[in-house]
Amino acid sequence: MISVNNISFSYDTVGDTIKNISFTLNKGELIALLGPNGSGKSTILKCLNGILKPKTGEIYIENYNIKDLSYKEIAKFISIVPQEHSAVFSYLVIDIVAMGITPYLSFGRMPTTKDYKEAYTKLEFFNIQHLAEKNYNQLSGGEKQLVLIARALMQNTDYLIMDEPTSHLDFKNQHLLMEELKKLSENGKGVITALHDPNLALRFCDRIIMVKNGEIICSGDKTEVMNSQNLQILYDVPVSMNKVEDVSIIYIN
Ligand SMILES: Nc1ncnc2c1ncn2[C@@H]1O[C@H](COP(=O)(O)OP(=O)(O)OP(=O)(O)O)[C@@H](O)[C@H]1O
Repeated sequence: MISVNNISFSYDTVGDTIKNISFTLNKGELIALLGPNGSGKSTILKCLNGILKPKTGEIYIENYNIKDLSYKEIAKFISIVPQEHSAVFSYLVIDIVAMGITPYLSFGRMPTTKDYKEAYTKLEFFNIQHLAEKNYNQLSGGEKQLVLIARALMQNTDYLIMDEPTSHLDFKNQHLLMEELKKLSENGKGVITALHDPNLALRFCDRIIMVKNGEIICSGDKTEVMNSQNLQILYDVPVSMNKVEDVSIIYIN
């Protein structure tokens, strides 16, 4: 379990960017983090994988305080798909994906031929194997996103953190990715993902955390918290929820 206990963080001295954030992420569940632009979702996720250090509060991964773990140790528990990423050097796509196993390699060791085969199957899953030998920095936004997701799957950790992984993906790939995240959670992984589309959260996720102005305004099972009233408060717009052929659809009035 990852346990977030009352954390606050600030980028500067003027007020807290996130305040009193508490929740748990269990293996076997898929959580959606919903909230308006700038509400603090990425900041929460960056605290969760050790990139940012909370000003107050504690984060435990299993029974380890995150403060006591190195980046390499954290990477054995958690893989992350960031919102944006540019490789500083020009790596091939297949190398970027194979690098997913780096936390398991001893110093100076490189991924093996078997690892590269595995990396290739990850590309095949998203039907982007034709990109294997391309320079990562020359890919489209959506292609880059798929490559980073493939790398995270290659890392094969118990927990996955995704920051708006669907933002650059086409209609089909958004669905494919959400189905894969659901499958991963059903197979025992703990997944938390920031999302901008409440419909994807409603359809695929188990639990929802709503964040506004750096605070959790409500969280719980999707059947309890995904309603037009909460979404209206979250996004400051009139929201309706209706069933179309047995599927609930959320839309702005
Ligand atoms: N490196 C930084 N330095 C200073 N302020 C920052 C930094 N990164 C983010 N912020 C500010 O912190 C607040 C929360 O940003 P964050 O990226 O966590 O929001 P978000 O909910 O992920 O937004 P979005 O949905 O637009 O990606 C915003 O007001 C943002 O301007």
